[in-house]
Amino acid sequence: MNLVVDIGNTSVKMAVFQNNSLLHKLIFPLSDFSNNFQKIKIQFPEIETTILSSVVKTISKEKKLLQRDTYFFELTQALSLPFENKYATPATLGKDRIALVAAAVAKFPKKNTLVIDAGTCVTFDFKNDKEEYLGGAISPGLEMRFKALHNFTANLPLLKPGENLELIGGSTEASMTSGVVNGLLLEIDGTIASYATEYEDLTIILTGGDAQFLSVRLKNSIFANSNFLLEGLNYILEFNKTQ
Ligand SMILES: Nc1ncnc2c1ncn2[C@@H]1O[C@H](COP(=O)(O)OP(=O)(O)O)[C@@H](O)[C@H]1O
Ligand SMILES: CC(C)(COP(=O)(O)O)[C@@H](O)C(=O)NCCC(=O)O
Repeated sequence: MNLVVDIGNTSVKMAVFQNNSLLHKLIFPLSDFSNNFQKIKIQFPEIETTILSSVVKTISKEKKLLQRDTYFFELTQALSLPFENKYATPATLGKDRIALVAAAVAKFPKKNTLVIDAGTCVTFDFKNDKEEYLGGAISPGLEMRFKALHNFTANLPLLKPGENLELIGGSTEASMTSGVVNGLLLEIDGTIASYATEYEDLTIILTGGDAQFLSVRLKNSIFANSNFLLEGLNYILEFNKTQ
């Protein structure tokens, strides 16, 4: 059994895989890491191997826990990857983005694939039909956009995305929601359209904490898979175990 751990800027995702099937998944803040790790170990004593992907800086405590109790892999450039990385600055490429591209290779081999991860940030990652990773884009996430409007102005409240979405916002709240939510939807639809003009037969996948909220509101009908990154991590783990 494998334990895969994705530490993002908002939350930790932890999942147990057996024979490439996801058996169990937890999402929690980094401060609850130790509790959740102990719980999952008790529930799944068969866990032998762990892989960790992190995009946050201070995780030495969490790493020690995983290293102490399991055969431990950390996603770094030293691991073998199932694609050719053409990013000009591979050393600074987010580990989460590496896992997303690995998932794209596993699920859509030899297909031009655009992965959109709507988490703390919205990332776009593209791999072509030759399994080359070319890069993509990094943009503020949904919550970050609302926080930015509040934090960098004197008068704007802190909002969360709600059900009501107008094009012509008729109040402060509706105007902010229109700007943030419609703005992000248009950005995603527009980015997809730009990739689609350059790459025929484009496969698109949407994942991350805001994937469900966005997918039902997008013009493009995109398959949303909230486990895509975890599946990519498990694929990298299996790929490296057998090397
Ligand atoms: N219950 C929730 N708690 C925190 N964030 C949430 C929740 N529901 C939706 N979100 C959204 O999900 C985003 C975080 O997504 P996630 O994929 O966990 O990010 P990351 O991988 O960067 O940690 C937040 O920025 C927020 O917009
Ligand atoms: C862009 C990110 C902050 C996204 O993090 P997330 O929203 O998933 O928490 C992360 O992938 C990162 O720190 N990247 C480093 C820069 C790069 O990928 O080029």
